[in-house]
Amino acid sequence: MVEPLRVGLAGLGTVGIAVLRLLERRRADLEARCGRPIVVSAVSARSRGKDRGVDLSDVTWYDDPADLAHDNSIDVFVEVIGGEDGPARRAVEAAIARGLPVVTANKALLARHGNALARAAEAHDTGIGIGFEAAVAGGIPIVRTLREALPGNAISRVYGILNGTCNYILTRMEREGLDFATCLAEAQRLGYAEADPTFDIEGYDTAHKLALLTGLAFGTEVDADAILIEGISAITPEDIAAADELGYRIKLLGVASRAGDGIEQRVHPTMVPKSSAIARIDGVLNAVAVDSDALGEIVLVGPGAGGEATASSVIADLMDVATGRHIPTFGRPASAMQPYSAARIARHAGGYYLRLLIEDRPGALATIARHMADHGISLESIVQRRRAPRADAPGAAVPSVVQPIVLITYETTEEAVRAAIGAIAAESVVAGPPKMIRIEKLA
Ligand SMILES: NC(=O)C1=CN([C@@H]2O[C@H](COP(=O)(O)OP(=O)(O)OC[C@H]3O[C@@H](n4cnc5c(N)ncnc54)[C@H](OP(=O)(O)O)[C@@H]3O)[C@@H](O)[C@H]2O)C=CC1
Ligand SMILES: N[C@@H](CCO)C(=O)O
Repeated sequence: MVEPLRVGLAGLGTVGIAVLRLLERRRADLEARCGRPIVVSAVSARSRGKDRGVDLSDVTWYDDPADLAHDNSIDVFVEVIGGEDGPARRAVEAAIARGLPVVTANKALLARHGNALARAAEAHDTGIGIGFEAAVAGGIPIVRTLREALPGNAISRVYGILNGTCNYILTRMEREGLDFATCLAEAQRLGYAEADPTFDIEGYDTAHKLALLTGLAFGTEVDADAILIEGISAITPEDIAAADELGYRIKLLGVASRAGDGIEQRVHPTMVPKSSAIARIDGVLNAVAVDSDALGEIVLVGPGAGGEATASSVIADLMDVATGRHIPTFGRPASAMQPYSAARIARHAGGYYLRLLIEDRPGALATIARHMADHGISLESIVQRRRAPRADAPGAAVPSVVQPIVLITYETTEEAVRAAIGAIAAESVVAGPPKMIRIEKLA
């Protein structure tokens, strides 16, 4: 009789329940592929009494996921709880300390502690890495693509739409004119958002995933603290409309690239040309593009969030464990990862979108243009939008009028743009802080 692979499943929320259901639905084929049944034999979650719509009568229940990690009958520990510390970290550390293989969907945990956890896991005789396909871009198999399919390539850039919640919000705001809060509530209802959706909309979730992609792509230690992070909460319908008029769409991108003698990691709302592949990725879909010397650019597209999509990736990692495939966590031994060396973000070169409210009087536009020229910035286009009554001057004897101006720059540096914005913001003709969105050069 063939021994089954006994899974200890910590977390029975959106992802955990989907893992249970998918393992059941795909049971026969999975067994045929790996030569043994894969069964969930023990679980952990907070509320034992909660109706989860699945039969848990045959599995052992643990209130504490660390106790589950100590269960001698399990062969692999799956963590789908979430959070960079707390119960998820304690349980994963306990499983690794015992030499148990670990599969996790928890990018926050790995972005913060991935280097140490990988070293600890690989220090065992078995040298087993941590499976984390589900932690980056949901159902897209980008981790195994970088880890196993591309070692023949020197990678120069990896970038993409890495957060389903943000892409879903931006798509619906653009297509249906819905407000931000309505779209976010719907993403939460659909199970896409993190327990604390601030992680999604302020860019931290994308940053966690980008940090892992950087480690995989460049063989450097994971360093989430080195990432420039801006979220989408300040994006307005006016920005989306202006981008559309100028031939762009706004996407939250994570970008890691070689620059000078270091690596640049950025997460921010980005203007992407409508003609680019990435501009056509809508809703909860994610896309990850990899630029390399031998292959050129490849783009992987698929659902970036949601129970089933994520469970698909968890099961791919479980198959590795069931068949005894031992792959280091980041595609090379943890001890061989190079220290991360950050490129100076001030030297980042690219185009920029600026939106300003300026007073409608002679010389105002010339003042803006002068500051741009003073900082060596050439303008590709200037769009003067319709006049709007000035909101900050109620009751003025002669109401002043402000008008939105949108500028698109040719390639310049972050340093130059920030300095120009500082000088422009100090001018009395400018009402409110200028809005800046970076433009990514894409094929
Ligand atoms: N949802 C998605 O689309 C995706 C999620 N992920 C990641 O997967 C992980 C899980 O996400 P998701 O399923 O959405 O999260 P949920 O919030 O839906 O589920 C979390 C689960 O963890 C359990 N849990 C929380 N705290 C404890 C604790 N102290 N002890 C034991 N169990 C606990 C909860 O128990 P209870 O049910 O009793 O409250 C719940 O079952 C996260 O790391 C997330 O980032 C990755 C890709 C996609
Ligand atoms: N909250 C995440 C889940 C997938 O990692 C997202 O929206 O992409």
